[in-house]
Amino acid sequence: MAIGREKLKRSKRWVIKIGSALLTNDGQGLDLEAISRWVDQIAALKASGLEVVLVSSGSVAEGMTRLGWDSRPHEVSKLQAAAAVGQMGLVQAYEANFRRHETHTAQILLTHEDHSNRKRYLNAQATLKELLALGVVPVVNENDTVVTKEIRFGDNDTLGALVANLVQADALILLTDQKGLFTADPRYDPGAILISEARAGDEALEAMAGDGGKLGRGGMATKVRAAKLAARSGAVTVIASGREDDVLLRLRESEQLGTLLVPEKEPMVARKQWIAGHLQARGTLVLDEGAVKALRDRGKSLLPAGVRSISGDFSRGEMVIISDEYGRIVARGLVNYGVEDAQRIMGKASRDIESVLGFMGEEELVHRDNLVLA
Ligand SMILES: Nc1ncnc2c1ncn2[C@@H]1O[C@H](COP(=O)(O)OP(=O)(O)O)[C@@H](O)[C@H]1O
Ligand SMILES: N[C@@H](CCC(=O)OP(=O)(O)O)C(=O)O
Repeated sequence: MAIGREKLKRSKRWVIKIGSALLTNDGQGLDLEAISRWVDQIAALKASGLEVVLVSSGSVAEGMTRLGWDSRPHEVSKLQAAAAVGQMGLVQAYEANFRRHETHTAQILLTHEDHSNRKRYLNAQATLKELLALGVVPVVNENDTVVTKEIRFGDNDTLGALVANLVQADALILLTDQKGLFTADPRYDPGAILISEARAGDEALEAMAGDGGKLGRGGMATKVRAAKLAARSGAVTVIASGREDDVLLRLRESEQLGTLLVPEKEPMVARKQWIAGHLQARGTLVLDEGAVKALRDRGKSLLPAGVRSISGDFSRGEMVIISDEYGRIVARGLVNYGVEDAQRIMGKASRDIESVLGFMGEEELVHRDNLVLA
């Protein structure tokens, strides 16, 4: 299975998640020196052509320090307040460090619901992809002001996996305070052995993975589950120690560090099933011959110009069937416009979208990344 590690060298897009256990000096605010080292590595990765989305915890820990609290509060509203205060310090630290590399950062606060709501999903996806295209490093955290469940469990691993699905990352890198997943929690079992490679979703892993420390609380259990979620869109997951020198650069060179969790299915197959499993199709777009060829033979997105007729009742973000003029299914995909807008721009050039609708959304009716050929 060395192929999995080899893929890290060739991959184009990573989601890197840095956990609470690692970001803080024993709960005393943020470890600014460590942040500066990770940022240097990410800048080097970017320079080598890799796109990176950063998912960073640490807002609660930093907020606690700023507010002068020594122990993690139990009341959810206090946790939320600490997260809101600490998030300022967190983004400040990343912004200042990336500025040394003349790289812009962007703050993105998401909730799990943003991933299950179709419209918000596409909105978040469009923003993240635009930021990546602009060379910006998005810094993502949970929007703790508007959720309670996630902050109680302190789990950004799931968020990392959902973001990996959202941007169709090749890899999800979970940096934590242990060298990887061990056969048992090494805090309690000194004889535990590091697992170098396994299959994401292997149930045996769940039995080995325990919960986390006093700050980061999801532990390995949420990391193992995150790997399974990331595998849905074909991403490999690596669990590794953020304290290891040049860990990110060495992973990029396919060095055998940490635990690699490989999807059971090939990325294309996994992605296909993942998109197809999203929802029931709500409508049909019938294409002209040129558009069918563009999709099938040239790997293009579907533009409004190539659509001849539309049926069904769908909203932005829902699944539609894409067929040729003889009713043969060509593809399935998540549509960028609701049925009324889609009907108005059908057959038109993308440059006319704004004058027809009064606003400019995406130029594609269905983006290639959200489309699977039949
Ligand atoms: N099988 C295991 N292998 C390694 N670490 C484990 C295992 N089971 C539980 N853990 C614990 O998980 C912790 C990391 O999770 P957590 O504290 O949530 O970190 P983070 O904030 O980085 O997400 C480790 O400090 C470790 O004690
Ligand atoms: N969103 C919060 C809690 C997230 C959290 O701690 O997650 P994790 O790093 O997975 O243990 C924070 O940034 O502190």
